[in-house]
Amino acid sequence: QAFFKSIHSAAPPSPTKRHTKISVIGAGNVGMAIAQTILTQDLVDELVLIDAKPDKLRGEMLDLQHAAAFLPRTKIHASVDYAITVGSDLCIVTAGARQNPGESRLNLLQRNVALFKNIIPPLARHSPDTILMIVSNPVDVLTYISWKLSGFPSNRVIGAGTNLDSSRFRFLIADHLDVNAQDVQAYIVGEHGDSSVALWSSISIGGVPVLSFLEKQQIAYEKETLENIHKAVIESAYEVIRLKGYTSWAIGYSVANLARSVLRDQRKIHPVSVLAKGFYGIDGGEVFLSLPAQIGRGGVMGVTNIHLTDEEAQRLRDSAKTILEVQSQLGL
Ligand SMILES: O=C1N[C@](c2ccsc2)(c2cccc(Nc3ccc(F)cc3)n2)CC(O)=C1Sc1ccccc1Cl
Repeated sequence: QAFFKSIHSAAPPSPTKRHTKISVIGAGNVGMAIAQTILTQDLVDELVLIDAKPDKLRGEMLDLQHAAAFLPRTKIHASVDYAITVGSDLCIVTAGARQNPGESRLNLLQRNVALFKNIIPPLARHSPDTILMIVSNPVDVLTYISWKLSGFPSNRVIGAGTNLDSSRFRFLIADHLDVNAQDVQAYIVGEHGDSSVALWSSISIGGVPVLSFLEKQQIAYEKETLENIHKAVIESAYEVIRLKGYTSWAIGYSVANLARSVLRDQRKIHPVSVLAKGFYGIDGGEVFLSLPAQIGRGGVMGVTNIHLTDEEAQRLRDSAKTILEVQSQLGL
């Protein structure tokens, strides 16, 4: 007989809350760290995993399902068939060819473009209203590729961009000043990775601009102290790769934080890769670069016109030029 006896004969309440769903494409170290963090943060009713390797995929699904007794209830499904992504509120793409030793970035990019031609169209077909969030590298170019392949409006195609760079930057500043990283507001913008741009004037601790914070705290600083922290952001990425071979936890938390802003319509401001054409004199073509953007249920709700020094704006324009040259060689 029924497992539970109902205590009254009334019809079950009609489900008022819409069923929410996130699909994660790529069940590698990054994809699984994102999936695990989404589960612990109770962000959705349903989590779907897609990968090309059926055994690895089923293994990860089962392993996550077995944690159900310790997690908020979330349906977890996995398949090599994109049909199960139907109706996703958010599709997070972490799939990507691994860079072979000595492989040029352009060659890696061309392999990833070929992969994306098989990933993005089916996602867009099964979830025509979804938000696409691209994590795979090189993230700025692959976000542009995804925008082109999906045919979506640019506000619904977001690259993880310098969100991870900025979270490492905030950690290092907080560690240097012995404050909580959540009280450090600091943005790294532009091209993700080696050529990113740290915005000094935007740094504030508990609302106090860093330059006056340092003076008040009599913490001796020179401009290169802040430059050194930006350099440490880049070096730490290489150090993690050298020591453990990949990155997972920081990217996992940073992308799950972006997912929360979308699913919970937080309208929080994150440095993410957006269509940057028209900002700061970037007008050589359609290019995605990270700028502080307001993220909500509709994707990019707006881009802040944060103050940039002439040098910072010039570095963004230089990155845009480099990326446009790479994109022109892709024949899309
Ligand atoms: O933390 C990372 N790890 C990666 C990584 C993860 C697994 S294998 C390599 C990393 C680390 C170091 C360099 C690097 N370069 C790279 C450039 C273009 C590509 F298409 C792929 C990788 N990538 C991928 C990546 O983007 C990051 S963030 C990062 C990278 C370089 C400088 C600053 C930051 Cl904040």
